[in-house]
Amino acid sequence: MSYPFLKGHGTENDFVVLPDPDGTVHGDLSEDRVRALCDRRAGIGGDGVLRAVRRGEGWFMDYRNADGSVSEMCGNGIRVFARYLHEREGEPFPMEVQTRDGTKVLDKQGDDYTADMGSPEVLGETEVTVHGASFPATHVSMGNPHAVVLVDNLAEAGALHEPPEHDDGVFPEGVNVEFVVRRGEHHVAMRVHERGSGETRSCGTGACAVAVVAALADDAPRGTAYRVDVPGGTLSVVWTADDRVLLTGPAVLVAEGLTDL
Ligand SMILES: N[C@@H](CCC[C@H](N)C(=O)O)C(=O)O
Repeated sequence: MSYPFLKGHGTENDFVVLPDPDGTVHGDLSEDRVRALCDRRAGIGGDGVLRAVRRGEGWFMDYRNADGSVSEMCGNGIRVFARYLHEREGEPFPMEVQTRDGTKVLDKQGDDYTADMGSPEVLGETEVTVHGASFPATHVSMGNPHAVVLVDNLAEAGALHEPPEHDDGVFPEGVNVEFVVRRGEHHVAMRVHERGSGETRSCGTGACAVAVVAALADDAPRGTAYRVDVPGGTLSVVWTADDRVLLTGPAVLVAEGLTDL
């Protein structure tokens, strides 16, 4: 049995989109099927899957990591999801998308898409360890868990083939880890090891967590725009006076077809 799919990315954080309006096609989306779809050699390839399910008057983004695990939110994925809904399902902007982290509002200006990611939670200091070296980190929740590590050089983290070690008491469900350097005023660059997907070219929720930590360290006024460079491009993050984090960046659809995976 073949099913429609699309392939897209946001700053090269890439996804398989599975249209499933009435929830019957992929209602049984198993971890094995997600892994098969995301496999870069035997499948379509992706850092995750975005299943599009109608819910009430709107749409639910059922996000899965490449290893089949579920996450609450995906900041790059939700922009790709919004573009898919606009171009293929006729949804107008601004639009609401339901996620496991509540309803998010998305808008479009030119080629850029902005997601209102809601309020960040800064939950204290912790530590992560890579290749035997420990780094102080700030625990930030953007609906999903992040550990933000400020470093002098992005190479300090070395190869990120394995998940950084973390405190299971702080992150019982695992954690996304961002390594960040300063590039200039309100300008940072990051690498990320994503829970469930490994090192990726970008992470939208990670960029938000990083901008929040940088803004706190800088004592920057709310509303300051941070440029966050990722290996796959550039994102912009604004933490507003009313405690919303606005994530802006591209969303690209590159292919569509049928799969029997
Ligand atoms: N790439 C995403 C985050 C995807 C979920 C993450 N790996 C997790 O498990 O929380 C983004 O752009 O935010």
